[in-house]
Amino acid sequence: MSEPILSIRGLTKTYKNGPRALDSVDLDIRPGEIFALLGPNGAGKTTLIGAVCGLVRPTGGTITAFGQDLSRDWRKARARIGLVPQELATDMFETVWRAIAYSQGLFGRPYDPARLEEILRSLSLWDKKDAQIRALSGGMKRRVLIAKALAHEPELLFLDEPTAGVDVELRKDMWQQIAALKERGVTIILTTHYIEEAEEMADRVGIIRGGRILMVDEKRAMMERLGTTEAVITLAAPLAAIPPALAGFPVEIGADGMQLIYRGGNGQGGGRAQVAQLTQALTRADIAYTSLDIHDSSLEDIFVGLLGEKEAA
Ligand SMILES: Nc1ncnc2c1ncn2[C@@H]1O[C@H](COP(=O)(O)OP(=O)(O)OP(=O)(O)O)[C@@H](O)[C@H]1O
Repeated sequence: MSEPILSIRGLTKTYKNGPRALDSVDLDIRPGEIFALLGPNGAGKTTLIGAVCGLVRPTGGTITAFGQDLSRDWRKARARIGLVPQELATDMFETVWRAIAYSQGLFGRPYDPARLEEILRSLSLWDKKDAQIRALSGGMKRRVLIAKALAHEPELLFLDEPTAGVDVELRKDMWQQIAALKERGVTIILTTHYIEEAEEMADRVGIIRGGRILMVDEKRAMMERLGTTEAVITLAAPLAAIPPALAGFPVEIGADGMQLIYRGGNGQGGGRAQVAQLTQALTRADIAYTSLDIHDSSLEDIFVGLLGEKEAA
């Protein structure tokens, strides 16, 4: 496997008079991936991003980006990192064009109007280039944030809640923009409250709570490993009890005997394969059915379940 583009070891942050926002976090980010960091409010997501981007001074631990220790050679590595923050911290009276031209120069890139034009067009902001930022809608302001982050051509891009509070259409649009960046080889780390966003976009998912990383895995593997499957089989004729042929399957009878409800694969995956075995067992036992509805739990179900479990622990 290639070297991680970002490697975090033992990262700790305790705010003055505040909580321990990060507690010995270890994390490796692979080049070219989209990594989604999921966690409830106050989990430490923004602090983690801030530590990498030089906005938060860590209490302990190391951050290596592009093979360079950030505490030693911060500026060189920082120039290759982009940040789309949650809030617009830019002069509201500035025009869109001037704001992104400023960002381009911030890390030593030469002024390149052709590149700026390309960025603005790709984000449908070209018409607004001379508008003052304060006059833009909330969604357009978010696009300006992305344009600013892209202006210095980062290889590693952080998006902190990129679609919080934007409408569904704009959210889909932003997902496309993010996918296009990945196509161009940009490595992306996004934090999100919308689990659907992680489900749609991420290659890997990390779950953070109370400043600790609870789990990091390939999204698909996580869904497979922790997911559950539910199947509702509608029968041609009612059953009074579970027939012996189905003993051993996690099924119960519903809808006055007209349905068999399967819930399985708990935490081990394989639910769908077991449903296939169940239907074969039905056929062998001459039990006719008219429909089969099968549903796998989403990343959201997994996330909520996992946090609930840790809460109880
Ligand atoms: N500047 C600060 N001074 C003191 N405490 C802080 C500061 N910034 C964050 N915190 C605290 O550190 C913890 C982690 O906050 P952080 O903003 O990193 O969480 P988050 O996961 O980004 O949350 P959200 O999803 O709400 O944005 C919280 O308890 C928060 O109150």
